[in-house]
Amino acid sequence: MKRGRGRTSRIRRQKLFRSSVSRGVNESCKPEFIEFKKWLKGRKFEDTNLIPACFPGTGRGLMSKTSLQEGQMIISLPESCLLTTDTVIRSYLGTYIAKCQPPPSPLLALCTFLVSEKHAGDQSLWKPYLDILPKAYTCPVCLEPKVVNLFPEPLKAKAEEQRARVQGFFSSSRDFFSSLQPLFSEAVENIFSYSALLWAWCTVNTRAVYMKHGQRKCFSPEPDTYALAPYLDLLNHSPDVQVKAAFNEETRCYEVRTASGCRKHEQVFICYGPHDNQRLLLEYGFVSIQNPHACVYVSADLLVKYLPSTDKQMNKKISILKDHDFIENLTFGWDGPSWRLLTALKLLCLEAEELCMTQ
Ligand SMILES: C[S@@+](CC[C@H](N)C(=O)[O-])C[C@H]1O[C@@H](n2cnc3c(N)ncnc32)[C@H](O)[C@@H]1O
Repeated sequence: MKRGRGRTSRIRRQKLFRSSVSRGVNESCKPEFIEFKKWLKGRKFEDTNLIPACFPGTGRGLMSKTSLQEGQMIISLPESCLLTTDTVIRSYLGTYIAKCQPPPSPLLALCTFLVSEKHAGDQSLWKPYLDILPKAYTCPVCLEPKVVNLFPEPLKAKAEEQRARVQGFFSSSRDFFSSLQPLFSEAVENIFSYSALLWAWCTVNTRAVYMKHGQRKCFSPEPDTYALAPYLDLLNHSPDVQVKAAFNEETRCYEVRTASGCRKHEQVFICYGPHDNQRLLLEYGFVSIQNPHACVYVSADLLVKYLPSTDKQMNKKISILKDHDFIENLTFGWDGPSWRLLTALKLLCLEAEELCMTQ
């Protein structure tokens, strides 16, 4: 067929290209989604706007069935679908949490519930939701050390910090897990293994939405701000969209409204925050191409390497930066060096007399 050169052909070609890039493959007929939909319906949630689909580039997400207007509600998820610390307290774990000294954190309570329910298999009331959760994650804490070693230095340091944090979380939770032994016929060490807790930690950290709960005595004082929101947590991130998302106390639903419209059969995105790619990788295990918040992190070692080695005040300057929390998060963005990086550089470039005057 002769390739058209006119305006109409060009627009048609652009449309075809756009839809082949952004159009997803409908996944709603997969058995796990059929069960999940029934489960949501049983909890009073039925969606008319969106369907699960797999998209090139971003993987599984939600596709619009109709065009969505600016300001339109995209999801209104009833409280009965949310998994929060309230769910955990009301469950068989509640009495064990109340007895536990020192009290577990809200995050530990949620992770314990996820691991325990996963272990319960067919017996779990949450099975249809658990079945659609990822089996594995790509956050740096899940990557092999030889992969983490390939990261740029500042990211590598953060990834190692994250690994140490999760390992500390696991070892400090062992006594709590032991206290749960009466609930299980199998040894708790086998159920609440490091890999099981890591899976639950990544589930909460990559998928939970923000929902503030008041402080309760049965938990340690860390903020209780997580809610797992089944279905809503299938929405992928785009830095270019704006949404309003919050729990509505009147309707008792977690509601998401889009501030940007969306065409029929396109992927519906939400924005997880104005995050650069380092933060997206650390917190969610992916990076966003064409991210307007993308930046390059510059380590203090790199800065020092390119400053005069004869500067006798260098160690003093570095310790001033450390004391004032100016040694990390020094970045170059699309607009050039950040204010933090410029400030750190100004201090590092001061002459000896100027440095004295600043103190
Ligand atoms: C809240 S879940 C979104 C649904 C998820 N894609 C799924 O299949 O369950 C967040 C996770 O989705 C993936 N994700 C979200 N936005 C993405 C994007 N723009 N590109 C690639 N992966 C993305 C990341 O793995 C992230 O940890």
